[in-house]
Amino acid sequence: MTDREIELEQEHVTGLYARVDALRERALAGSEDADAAAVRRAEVERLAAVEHGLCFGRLDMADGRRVHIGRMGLFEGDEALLVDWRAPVAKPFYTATAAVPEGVRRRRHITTRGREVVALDDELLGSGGDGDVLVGEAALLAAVTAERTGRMPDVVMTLRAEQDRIIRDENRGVLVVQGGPGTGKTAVALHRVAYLLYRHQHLRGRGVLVVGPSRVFLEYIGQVLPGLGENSVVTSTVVGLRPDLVVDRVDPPEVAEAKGRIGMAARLAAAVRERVVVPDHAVAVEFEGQVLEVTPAEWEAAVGKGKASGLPHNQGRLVFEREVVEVLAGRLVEGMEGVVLDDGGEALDGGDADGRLSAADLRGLAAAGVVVGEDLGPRALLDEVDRGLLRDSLLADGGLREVLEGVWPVLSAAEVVGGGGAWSGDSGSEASWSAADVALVDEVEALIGGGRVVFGHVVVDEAQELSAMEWRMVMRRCPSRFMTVVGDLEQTGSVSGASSWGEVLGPFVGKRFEVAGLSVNYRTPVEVMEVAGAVLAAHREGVVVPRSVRVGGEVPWRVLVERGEVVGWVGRFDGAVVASDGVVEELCRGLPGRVVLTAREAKGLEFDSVLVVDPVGILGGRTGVSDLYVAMTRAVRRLGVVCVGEVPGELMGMVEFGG
Ligand SMILES: Nc1ncnc2c1ncn2[C@@H]1O[C@H](COP(=O)(O)OP(=O)(O)OP(=O)(O)O)[C@@H](O)[C@H]1O
Repeated sequence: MTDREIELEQEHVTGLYARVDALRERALAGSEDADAAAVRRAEVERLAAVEHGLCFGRLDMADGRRVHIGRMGLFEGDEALLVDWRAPVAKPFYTATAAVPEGVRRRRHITTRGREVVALDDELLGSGGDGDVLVGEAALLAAVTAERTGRMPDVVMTLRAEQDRIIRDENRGVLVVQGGPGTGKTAVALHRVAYLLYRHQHLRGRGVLVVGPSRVFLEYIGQVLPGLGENSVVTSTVVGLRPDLVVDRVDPPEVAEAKGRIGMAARLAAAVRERVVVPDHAVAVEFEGQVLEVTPAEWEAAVGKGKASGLPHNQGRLVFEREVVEVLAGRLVEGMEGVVLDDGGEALDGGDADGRLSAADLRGLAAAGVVVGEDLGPRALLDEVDRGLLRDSLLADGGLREVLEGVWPVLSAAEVVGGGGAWSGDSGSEASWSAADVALVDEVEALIGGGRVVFGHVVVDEAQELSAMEWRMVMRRCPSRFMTVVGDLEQTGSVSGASSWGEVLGPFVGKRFEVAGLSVNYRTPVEVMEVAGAVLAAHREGVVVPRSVRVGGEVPWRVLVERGEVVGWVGRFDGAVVASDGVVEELCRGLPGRVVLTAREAKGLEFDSVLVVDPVGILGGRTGVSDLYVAMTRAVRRLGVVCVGEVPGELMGMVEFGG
């Protein structure tokens, strides 16, 4: 690439940054109105976030047009100085090939450091070549071999065609992104969110939620969307969707699994239903010195009305209590009318054939100043207003409320899940929950009518980990079922996790979901993939691991040590440690300041160097094979395995340390 070309590109890029600076000045100079100030602050933040790599590409079209592509659109009047990567014109930047050039003559990757253009990388497509050398994949290789910073980078500069297709997929239902480790599933899902927010402006108002497996993971991916100019996406773990619940207990695996099963939904529904008990005898209610009776048939009818309303339990209770109050109010009115009759000894003028007064009669009497009953005082009217007042005072009556509570209690989710203990075998207290309890409490909350925030689009990452009950919890927050579900069934590490997408999604969307596959691994070098793949292959037939773009990493090694030597051995090497449950605490204590994780905690993360410790222990867990596969595929560059006491058969093929 000639220096002159870089100079010309620099001129354009300098002009773009000047434009961004002008926009920032304008945002800073707005009015002092509080709402407007918040909008301006967000705009300033957005402009700061797109600073790095603002412009990263250029398309020279066969028809002579030239389009610069970057993190946001920038205009001078009608002229687009920079086109947002999400705009339709930018699409060929990711998908054009020599075979199908999509009208592109030249695709240029522009590398900047700060505001300075440092490299250009051109590919000539179609027939319009001008003799420049083809460099092609350089930008991608630079990106995948770059030193990791501990935060996931965005990959908007080097998205691959198979990834771009998923990002721009127009499916408005559930889109499943399935792919092996390191294929960019997480990256793709996050870029898809940015794309959807750009394409479907209404989503900005409805909100987008990204659900991930752990707080560490959410922290790790936290910079991707802001870097793409999107600051308003909510990220959470499943448990974090209920910040009101304190999770401080750990269930044994078999208990967690039982709590996650779909059968829990029916059991919880039954538990709520069974809290409504129709009395099989007449119940006396005292009100203002009178004893009123509600018969079993009347209870039955009132409960029936409550249930037939189809409302959640606590709202249904309102229908039920209205019905009971209606019965009692009727009874009271009857009594009052009886008083009028008794006073006269016989039916007064204008009464009905059965001796009762019509409403019109009563109004007439009231107008004439007739007193209806002594303890109710002078009655002007016994019309709807009076009945209404009567109903209200019945509803507010402590005695009656107690009776109603006995038949159809107002429930709290905590009391239903924590109090019963039927599902967990323990007696749980309201203030202390396990992770698996959270989905149960949320389920009951839905049954009894608690409110929840819903979103216009929901991304579920590491989706193979969710239990059936957790899926219900997530689905409740996405009534539109507009979702991106990301996962790898080979990596299922939760005892309640998924074994088939149809099984997982069927109950919510039937067959109406699409699966898109990713096949190329951008993280793990070939050498690591080979030994990790052998672990899977030893247990599952026909396993295909993704093809790695990176070759020439260091050869992964294994070493056999005694139990007592583990901490010492691990201490000799750099890198993140992924260890079995059996040794993880000892390593944490023995190696302060080191990253030490279980396989479950390492989900979705990556590190330049990884040491897997105690593979036999990891394999011994309930999802051991997947766990070991996940642990080994976290490595970007180097992998070492420290075997404790024994080398598992699955790793026999690995090279011995120093050998
Ligand atoms: N097109 C790309 N260009 C450059 N880097 C990429 C590209 N796609 C993915 N990567 C990088 O590959 C690594 C793996 O991506 P990501 O974490 O999204 O994979 P994943 O499929 O979610 O992995 P896993 O299932 O193992 O957690 C990341 O460092 C990501 O930045």
